[in-house]
Amino acid sequence: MGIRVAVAGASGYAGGELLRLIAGHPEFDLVAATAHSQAGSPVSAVHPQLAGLDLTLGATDAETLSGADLVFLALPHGQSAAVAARLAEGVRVVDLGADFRLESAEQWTRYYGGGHAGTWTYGLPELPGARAAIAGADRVANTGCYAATIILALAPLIAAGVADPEDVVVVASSGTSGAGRNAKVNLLASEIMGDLSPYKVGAHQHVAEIKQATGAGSLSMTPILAPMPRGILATVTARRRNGGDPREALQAAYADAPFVHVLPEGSWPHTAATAGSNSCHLQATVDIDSGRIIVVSALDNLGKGAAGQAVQNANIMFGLPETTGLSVFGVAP
Ligand SMILES: NC(=O)C1=CN([C@@H]2O[C@H](COP(=O)(O)OP(=O)(O)OC[C@H]3O[C@@H](n4cnc5c(N)ncnc54)[C@H](OP(=O)(O)O)[C@@H]3O)[C@@H](O)[C@H]2O)C=CC1
Ligand SMILES: CC(=O)N[C@@H](CCC(=O)OP(=O)(O)O)C(=O)O
Repeated sequence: MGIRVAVAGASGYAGGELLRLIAGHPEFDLVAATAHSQAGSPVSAVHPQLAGLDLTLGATDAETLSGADLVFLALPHGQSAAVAARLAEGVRVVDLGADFRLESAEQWTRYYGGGHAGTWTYGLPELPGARAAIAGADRVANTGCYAATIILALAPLIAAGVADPEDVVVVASSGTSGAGRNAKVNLLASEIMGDLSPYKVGAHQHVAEIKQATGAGSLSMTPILAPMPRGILATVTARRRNGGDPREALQAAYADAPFVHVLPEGSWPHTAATAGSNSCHLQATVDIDSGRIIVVSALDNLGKGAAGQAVQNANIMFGLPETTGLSVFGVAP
């Protein structure tokens, strides 16, 4: 028996991708998968892509999750704290939700409302010092999907003094799975196909997380819903500082990062190239007119933006090579 793993919220999009990755992981054995309204359904009835995975969704309670060494929580915001509190000490937990990402209770209330549950180790291994912190943690808060895309593009530029942290502008498009399977927004195919629509303009909840992780002081973000199932493409621009080279700063930061690729000069990221992988693709230049830095970043919101990142964090928590069970390469076309 390897590491015994349970997934809470397994009927959702992030949960389904976790099940797929766990099924192919050489050290993880899936012992339980839970749901809420769909508890009692076979996994393959809820996730047709997982036909052959012979397991029934249980209720999300301490009893169902009790046999696991590692629990992934893929629950709606506000649900993780109560479930985590009922897990035995020593059980490793990776929360894919937002509940434990922010250090500031004030920022939590501003963007999510209600009481702040607390702060866990932030699970973005590519940040300086993060691998050691994750390796020593029992509880890790996975990043938001836009947050991972944007932090990977921006953090090295601010750290290297190449980008002005007080002047950052982001426009980012996401596929519809980012909104979850029980999305409150209207995702009727007849309405989203052939359409690009901005939403949460000037008030996206990931801004607090991005500022916390990068040191950005002022950041404007405009999210756009794109008619595709998976993928995020973020264009991050910032005022350039000290004549620094943004591409060199990214290359230096990610020289040893197996999942972050600074593309060859002249190649720009495509979301489709990252689908099904745990990779993030980056490219950078300096605008020939404004002189601003431009970084384009792409990843799979369910991969490096959620389930893949969660498995990468869990690998580090258990002392495994961080790439175990994860694909560097996408499945395009
Ligand atoms: N989708 C994405 O790209 C990303 C998602 N995340 C985060 O991951 C988490 C899951 O997201 P996602 O998979 O998209 O969401 P989904 O809406 O697709 O799935 C939500 C899951 O939570 C269960 N659930 C719903 N209500 C409750 C409740 N009251 N108590 C316990 N379980 C409940 C659902 O069960 P049932 O279906 O049986 O009702 C389902 O299994 C969220 O916190 C989200 O923010 C993070 C990064 C990216
Ligand atoms: C397309 C779409 O609606 N995307 C969601 C992404 C949320 C997410 O996945 O991140 P959290 O875990 O922080 O909720 C949004 O923009 O709110």
